[in-house]
Formats: sequence, C-alpha cells, structure tokens
Amino acid sequence: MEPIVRISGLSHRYSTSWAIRDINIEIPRSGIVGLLGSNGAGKSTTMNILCGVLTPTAGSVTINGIDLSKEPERAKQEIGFLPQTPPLYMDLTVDEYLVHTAILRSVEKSQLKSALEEVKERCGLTHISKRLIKNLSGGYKQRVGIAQAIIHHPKLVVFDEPTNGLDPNQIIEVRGLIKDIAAERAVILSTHILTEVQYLCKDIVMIESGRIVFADTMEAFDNYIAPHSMLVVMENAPPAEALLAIEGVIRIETLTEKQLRIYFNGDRSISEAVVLESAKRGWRLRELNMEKNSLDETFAQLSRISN
Ligand SMILES: Nc1ncnc2c1ncn2[C@@H]1O[C@H](COP(=O)(O)OP(=O)(O)OP(=O)(O)O)[C@@H](O)[C@H]1O
Repeated sequence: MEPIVRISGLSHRYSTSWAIRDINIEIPRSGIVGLLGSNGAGKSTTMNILCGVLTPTAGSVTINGIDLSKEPERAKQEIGFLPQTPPLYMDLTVDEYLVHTAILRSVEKSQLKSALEEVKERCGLTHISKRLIKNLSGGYKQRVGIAQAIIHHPKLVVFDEPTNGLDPNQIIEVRGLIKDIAAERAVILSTHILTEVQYLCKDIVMIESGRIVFADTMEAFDNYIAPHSMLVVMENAPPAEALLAIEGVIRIETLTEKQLRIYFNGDRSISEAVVLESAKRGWRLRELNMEKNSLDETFAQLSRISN
C-alpha cells in the first residue's frame, strides 16, 4: 500500500548552514512513528517542511500521493499539526477557537456542529466548552491543541514534543489521547524523550546532525548496538589483572567478592574465552550474563556515531 507520507532527498539550509541533509522517510498509513533526535538534530525543520510551514531547499514530500510543493492546499488538508507551542488564541473560548480552526481547515458548514461535538468528546473537552483558553491548565490547553489538529479528520497527525512542560499526570493523559488518535490514522511523534517513543511508537526514525542515523522498529532499536559488558559470578574470582589479560577485555568493575562486570571490545565470542580461562585457572564460573544496552545508551551511541 502507498505510504501516507513519502519524503525524498529532503535538505534544508538556513542562511549558511544545513539543518537537514538528504532525508528519506516513508510513513505507513497507521500506527505511530517516532522521530527522535537530540536538541538541534533537525526534527522541527523536518516537521515544519512536512506540514507546509517551511519550503525545503531541496527534495520532495508527498502526502497521500499529493505533491506538497505542487498542490499545497490539497496536501495540507490531509495533515493535522500540533507544533511545539500550540497555536491557541487565549481570549477565545474552547468552542469559539475550535469553530475558527474548523473553518480554517475547510470543514463544511453543514458538518461544523458534528465535527465540533465529536472532537470535544474525543479530547475530553465537552465540559469546558465555554471556558476561555487562557484560564485552562497546561494539560487542557494541550488537549485543545490536539483537538485543532484532528477536527478535520486528517489522515496524518504530526505532534512536535506534545508532552513538553506537562506534569506526570497530564503526560499520561496526553499519551493516552495520542494512542487513541493513532488507532485510525498515521501519527508522527517528534521528541527527544526516549521513554515517550518507547511507550508509544512501533517504528523509529532517528535524526542526528541533520541526517538519518537509524530507521527501523522499536525492537530493532532496542537491539541495535551490541552489548559491551557481561555480568559474571565466580566462586574464586581472580584479581582484575587476570581478567584484563584476556584479549578484548578493557575494564573490570568489582561489584562484590564474587560478582564482577567485565567490559569488552569486539564481539560476544569473548564469553567463550572467559569460560575457558575460568576452567583452566579454577575461577569456578557460576553465572555469565551478557548485558543489554539500555535504550539511553543506544540513543547516546547513535548520537555519537553521527558526530
Ligand atoms: N530559523 C533558523 N535559522 C537558522 N538556523 C536554524 C533555524 N532554525 C533551526 N536552525 C538550526 O537548524 C538545526 C536544526 O534545528 P531544528 O530546530 O530543526 O532541530 P530540532 O531537532 O527540532 O531541535 P529542538 O528539539 O531543539 O527543537 C539547528 O542547528 C538549529 O540551530
């Protein structure tokens, strides 16, 4: 099936420096894709181009098969966008603001009332319809921001750092809402918060220094960088020097008298050398566990690879 978004050879230069270079991404028609990267990696630039807010220096974007540069109005009809700072009018009530955004998004007059009621119900806003936006909590303001992004039933919704500045309860609520919204359309979630991606996304695209450094499933991300430490338990654990003498071992961390963490370079076959050496020297190896990288480590290592 044709992806909902096809980004090809996308590059953008602000005055003298390139913010993104040769970005290629395809977004499937359902599920949440996480766009991950450190601050300044190029996420917002990519999102702004995708949402038609910024014209790229090079490359193309099609949305639902429509070329964004050739038919911007039609292409943008297919997208809902929640930028980092929601575009709210503080002096309007929730109803007034949502009607205003629905008209901007070309929702037909005859559909206006039902679109408004549906989106308020969806986002838990019905009971605060008449409240001024400026008097709402951060969590409710964000819900109004989400409501404006979906009121016209777009096939793709883009969220840029949607839980920024929210308290832990509000974060859980907004995440639940995003999950719910993604049940029937494609969602792109741009963030530098790894747990957010881990919780919500099936697929990840990671950008660093303006280039894609990883694009695959969450599971593949989890396994991407080979582990470089193992935890061992030995009844007669030797002094660190004896373990450091094994080729590839670079550091020993002594945890208890019998438990050690061995850091190594190279591949997993080093575990065999540890087993053999233990048998030869009577260290009485009881347990050996390869340690998995945490997602944070993978993120940090991918960030370093790009620099
Ligand atoms: N208007 C601008 N003029 C000049 N340079 C810019 C402009 N906007 C962004 N940049 C630069 O382009 C690069 C990418 O920025 P971008 O905002 O896309 O990154 P980001 O991944 O969204 O980061 P953040 O999470 O901090 O928003 C950065 O080096 C940034 O300094």
